[in-house]
Amino acid sequence: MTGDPARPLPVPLTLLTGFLGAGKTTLLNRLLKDPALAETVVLINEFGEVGLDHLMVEGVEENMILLESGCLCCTIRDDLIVTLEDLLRRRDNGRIGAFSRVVIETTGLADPAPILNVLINHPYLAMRFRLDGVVTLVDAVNGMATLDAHEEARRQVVAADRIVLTKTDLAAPQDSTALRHRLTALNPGIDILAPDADARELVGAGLYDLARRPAALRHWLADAPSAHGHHHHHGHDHHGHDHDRDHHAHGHEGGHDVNRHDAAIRAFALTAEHPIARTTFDLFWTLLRSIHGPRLLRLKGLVDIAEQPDRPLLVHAVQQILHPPVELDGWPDADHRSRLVLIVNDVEEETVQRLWSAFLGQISGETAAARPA
Ligand SMILES: Nc1nc2c(ncn2[C@@H]2O[C@H](COP(=O)(O)OP(=O)(O)OP(=O)(O)O)[C@@H](O)[C@H]2O)c(=O)[nH]1
Repeated sequence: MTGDPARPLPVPLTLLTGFLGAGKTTLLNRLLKDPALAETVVLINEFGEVGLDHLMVEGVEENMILLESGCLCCTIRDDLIVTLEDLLRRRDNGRIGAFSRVVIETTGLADPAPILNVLINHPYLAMRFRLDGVVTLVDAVNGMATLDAHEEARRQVVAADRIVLTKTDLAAPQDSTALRHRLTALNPGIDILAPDADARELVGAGLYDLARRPAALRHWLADAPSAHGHHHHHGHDHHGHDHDRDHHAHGHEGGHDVNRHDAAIRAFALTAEHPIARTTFDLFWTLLRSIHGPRLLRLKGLVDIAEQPDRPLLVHAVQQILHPPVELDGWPDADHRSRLVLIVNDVEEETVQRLWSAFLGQISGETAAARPA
């Protein structure tokens, strides 16, 4: 920690994680408006080919970098290493302005262990970046069921040095209390904060101290792919477009069991070239949820509503929560087509695509409705 120009001070880095739809982007948007986070570079990792998250983070276009989507075990790890190295190179030779902090928003399906392994153990990156916090968001409505069903969600909680409990406004108080107990059992002594906590409490509160985290985390880190070597046993194409399915085909190689999600969880997008009447969209949305229920882990999208072409509808659903749709003041980018991203557990994409086409009037409704499951 000297002023030696040959040894620049490490850049503080925060990992923002939490299961699908827990409220990461919402929190990030608030934090980025805070002066404490001025000059922040945001790295966003999205699951699935058609991401929308980067459109929903406001006002930092020039300082936002998308990490390649796909399976976390290796794609993101390698991509993260390259991205962070490149970021430093560009800063060191003046191609981008100074930045004082990096925030990585992971996908909701991320196992934090391989990412932490890079940040803590990579010989070069661990010197140039200083991990100052792992902030995990847990949604008070879905949290308990999510922790029961998803190992990744439990790992996110165990890895945290701060937890933010979101959506307590939608949950029964006794459910939030039970969830708090569960979180504390998984990660004893953890600070559980509200989503409106001060930015400084959430980011930049010190140095992430692995020794103070549950012992399980250190075991996972020891098992996670190494921070510097490339591992060869998967052999799938990191630049292809079908990582999740690819990984499914390969099974659980490598002895780490954290890629389980790939077996049944997948992401796909629905798009439409033409505007949709509001009632048609509402019917589709309702029917989709009634057919597939809890197997729809996450739905989000921008919809071009015929009656209001300049005011796209932003829609969100997270497992059992249907968030109220929001009319935006304008489109976030030049693409004005309707785009919905779905992350589903054990739902056939084709069934959903057919239903969508039926609602768009592209095939007969009867054909689609006859084969709902
Ligand atoms: N009522 C309520 N809604 C919230 C809260 N936090 C987030 N939301 C809503 O939850 C939905 C999902 O929020 P996001 O911020 O997109 O969640 P995310 O974790 O970034 O989602 P993924 O990136 O898909 O995993 C949105 O409709 C938010 O408005 C909260 O504390 N209370």
